[in-house]
Amino acid sequence: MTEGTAQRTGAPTELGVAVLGMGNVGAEVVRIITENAEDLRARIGASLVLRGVAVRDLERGRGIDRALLTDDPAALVRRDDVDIVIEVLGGIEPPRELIRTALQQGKSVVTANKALLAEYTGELATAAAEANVDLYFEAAVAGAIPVVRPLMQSLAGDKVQRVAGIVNGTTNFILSAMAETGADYDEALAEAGRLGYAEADPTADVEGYDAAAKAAILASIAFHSRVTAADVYREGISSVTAEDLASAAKFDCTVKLLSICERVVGDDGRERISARVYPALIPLSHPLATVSGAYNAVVVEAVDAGRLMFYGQGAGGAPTASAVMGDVVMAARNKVYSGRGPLESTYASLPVMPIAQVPTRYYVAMNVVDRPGVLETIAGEFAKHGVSIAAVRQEGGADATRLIVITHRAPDGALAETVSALENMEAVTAVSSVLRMEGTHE
Ligand SMILES: NC(=O)C1=CN([C@@H]2O[C@H](COP(=O)(O)OP(=O)(O)OC[C@H]3O[C@@H](n4cnc5c(N)ncnc54)[C@H](O)[C@@H]3O)[C@@H](O)[C@H]2O)C=CC1
Ligand SMILES: N[C@@H](CC=O)C(=O)O
Ligand code: NA
Repeated sequence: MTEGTAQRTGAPTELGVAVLGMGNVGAEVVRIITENAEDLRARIGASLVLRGVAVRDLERGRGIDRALLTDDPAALVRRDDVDIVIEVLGGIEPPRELIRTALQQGKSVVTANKALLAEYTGELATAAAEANVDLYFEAAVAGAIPVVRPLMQSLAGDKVQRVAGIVNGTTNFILSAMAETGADYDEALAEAGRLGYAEADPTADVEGYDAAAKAAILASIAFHSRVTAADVYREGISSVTAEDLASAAKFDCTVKLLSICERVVGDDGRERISARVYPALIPLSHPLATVSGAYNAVVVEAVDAGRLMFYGQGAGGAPTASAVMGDVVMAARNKVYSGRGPLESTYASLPVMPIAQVPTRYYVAMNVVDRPGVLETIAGEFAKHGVSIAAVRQEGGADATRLIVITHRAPDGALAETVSALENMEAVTAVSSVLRMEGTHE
């Protein structure tokens, strides 16, 4: 069957599209709608017609018909001839209000806004369900990489156990540059901004908020529960140093900002969700270790499917616009053929496990006084907290010694208490770095 030939009687021959925001992503969305118009029409069975583009500055030249530009996104969303709204503004308000209005008025919405979804998917999905329209957000997690749709649709008959990986392009770009070329942290961050990877406020990237928002979205979908950003334990990369990367290399490891969502069984035998984001050492032999630059990768483990890996460009205007446009085609086809995409699924309602109970491994770097017996005293502190040591490396200095300890797996709370105790020991002059270690089974 040729796409578009089975159109129902009375189906629209054109669909009005409003684009909210013409930044890194919005500009590429507009370009694709314009350049690929013929192919999109054939795939959808109706033409996509750009009704307007909401921008802040009407005077700035943007290479499109100026009559399409408006600085009133609310009026654009309400237009009767708009069927699909693409929100690529970023931030919570006004996108939340604009999307809710669009949905209530029977328009389908495609958004790349993870910060918004990690907080308000519930209310927006309800508005979409009530109006029988679509809310699609593939671009919100890992840019171009199809991961939302595989989890929501392809794996809908399986039981997902774990979704873990690198879902922030900016931090991966910075860490890769620091590890591979010894680049300076601030320079690498500025370059990520220039390349269109970083958020408008890059604190969201470097402090892990963006990755945590994505983890909340992934955990909600994978485990059929509602997980918000506040449920995700979060640490960013701003305290990762060149020294950490160098000593990780000595353990045949590198450092990556990981987002980990998994089912864990509590002491009471009940299943819970652990959702967490932190920089961690992973072995150089681990598949995620070779993911560099703004590339992302997500590893999904499901009971029957086994292990699946998704890899590709996680940030940048064109890659993200590709994911947006995939959703636009889905939403448009649904308008033409009277279909609709999957509804939000939260029936399992699994609770979230606090980080203190989650088993993790630590890498602790500290400066210790150079004196006989210090190593034993420090090892004793780990033992006191029930934490066993997997490896120790001692690096000498004139009057101080740098000691690096890698532990076996223990409840995160016990590891954190051990670090607090170390900080108060007379033999330890400073705990200079605490990272977790993942990708091993010890
Ligand atoms: N850049 C990337 O690699 C990715 C971005 N995203 C998400 O896509 C969205 C857009 O990101 P970017 O295009 O990178 O951001 P951007 O900052 O480059 O673009 C946003 C544009 O919206 C405009 N804008 C903001 N508020 C407005 C308002 N009230 N009225 C009119 N215009 C307004 C800004 O002036 C700006 O031009 C964000 O939610 C972001 O998190 C998602 C995946 C990847
Ligand atoms: N700032 C984000 C953009 C994509 O989601 C990132 O760096 O990954
Ligand atoms: Na994606």
